[in-house]
Amino acid sequence: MTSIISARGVSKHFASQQVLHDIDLEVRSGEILGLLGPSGAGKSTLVKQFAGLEVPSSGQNVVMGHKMPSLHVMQQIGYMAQADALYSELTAKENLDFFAALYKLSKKQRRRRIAEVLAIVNLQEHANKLVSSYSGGMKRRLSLAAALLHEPELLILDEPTVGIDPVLRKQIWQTFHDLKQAGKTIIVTTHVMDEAEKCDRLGMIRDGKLIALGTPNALLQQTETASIEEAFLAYGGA
Ligand SMILES: Nc1ncnc2c1ncn2[C@@H]1O[C@H](COP(=O)(O)OP(=O)(O)OP(=O)(O)O)[C@@H](O)[C@H]1O
Repeated sequence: MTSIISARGVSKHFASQQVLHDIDLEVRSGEILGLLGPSGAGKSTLVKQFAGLEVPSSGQNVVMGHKMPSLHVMQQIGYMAQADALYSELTAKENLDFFAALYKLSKKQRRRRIAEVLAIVNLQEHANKLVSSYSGGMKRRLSLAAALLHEPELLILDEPTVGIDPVLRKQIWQTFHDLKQAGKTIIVTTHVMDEAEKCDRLGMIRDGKLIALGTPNALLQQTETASIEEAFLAYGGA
């Protein structure tokens, strides 16, 4: 399988703090890769680099054959940040219209895609409400919808299901699997163990280091543990 992302010797310092240590990682085209690790482990810093929003202090990230940051590649990525970047004084539909314009979708495409992504995240009935009236989970779903608008090949989702109830979380994971079936590649950061199990492969990150990488099953077998949580601990992810 071909790689869509190659991180090669990626390190990152913020002032004297080193938050990423020599990360080597290949993300395979068409997979759902989970990045699991505790708060502050460096997950967001790494995926921001993949999305072209941060640069490494040393090493490099090659995405779709281009060294990041590349504007051309960034247009083919759907990135959902950890903090929702939405306009609360606008409605959901107006927000999506704004992002669709940024992605330069034609008027016709815009109308079609906005309806489609609203359906995917199950917000059709709330499309004309102000985002200021939205719950945290609704805002997450709208952010996901915005990341899907331009039908990107690669989705980079930073804790996409935070604040979302289990029923809807299940639906959203179904959406991820549907997108995968359609050939998309998805990177998801999480610290929820049961989500980690739903990924094709899992990278475990602690203190800026990739301490393990493999299918959830392989990680369980290697550590002779019965849960991802125990496996994480066995790899030294205290
Ligand atoms: N722009 C920045 N300037 C300084 N320090 C930063 C910056 N961005 C991140 N950090 C630090 O880098 C470390 C890793 O942060 P990061 O957000 O990547 O972790 P994370 O694994 O995504 O955690 P969380 O799940 O809480 O977001 C933290 O100690 C954080 O304070």
